[in-house]
Amino acid sequence: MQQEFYKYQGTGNDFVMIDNRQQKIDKNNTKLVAALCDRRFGIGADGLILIQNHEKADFEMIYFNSDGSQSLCGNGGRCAVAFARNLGIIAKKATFEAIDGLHFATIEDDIVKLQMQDVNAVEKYVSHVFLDTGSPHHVELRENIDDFDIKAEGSKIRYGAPYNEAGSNVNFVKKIGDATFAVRTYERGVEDETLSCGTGVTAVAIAMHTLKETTDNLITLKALGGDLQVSFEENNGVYSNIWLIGPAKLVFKGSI
Ligand SMILES: N[C@@H](CCC[C@H](N)C(=O)O)C(=O)O
Repeated sequence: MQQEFYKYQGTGNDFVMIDNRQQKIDKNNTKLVAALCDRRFGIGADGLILIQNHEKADFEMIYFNSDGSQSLCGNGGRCAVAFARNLGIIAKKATFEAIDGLHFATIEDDIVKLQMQDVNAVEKYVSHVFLDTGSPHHVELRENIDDFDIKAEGSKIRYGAPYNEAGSNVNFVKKIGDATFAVRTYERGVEDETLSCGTGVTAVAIAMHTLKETTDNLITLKALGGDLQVSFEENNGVYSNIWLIGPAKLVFKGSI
């Protein structure tokens, strides 16, 4: 069987995208997902996204990490909106269902603004902050993130207590301005550093606000693959109206 696919990237976080409205791909076939994402034997990507029909929303996004596990992907969500526009499913606005519920988004040129779920709990520890922005994120301020073995340090934290087998994504952060932070992320399910992580930079923006490293509500996050912005409102420690903003682009189209 020939399968058409599209490759998208959002600040260097790259995804195989498949229009699965005819349900030709079995969403439980995680071996196929891992094979397609393999960078040597497959197409190569950090994750794979199926776009499916949905009863009430414009579409459903099913996201898989490159190992076949599932979670919410912020950059993947932004790329799914760009892909849905390319398929003619949406024009400038979208609602879609993901693993953590309904999302609203807008798209203008290549810039996608994706609304994230509210964050009600931010756990502060001596060395780090932990929060869930649709995916779990450990956030740690470090001075030396430019010259640093992210894979080695990140995997120690990801597999260590208290996260253990279920794991967490791990973000190392350096403050570079009042509302600007550099971020490098080790991603669970890819089990390596990626060039950018959307739920990760969202977690970093909220964590930095909680730690009073910034008083701004519009934060610029500098990932290896480019800049993203996160805006939010905060009331008594509850974060709402959270938006992840940045580019989402088609790289190429093919069939396998
Ligand atoms: N790259 C993603 C995050 C994908 C999910 C994550 N690896 C997990 O399993 O928790 C993003 O842009 O948010």
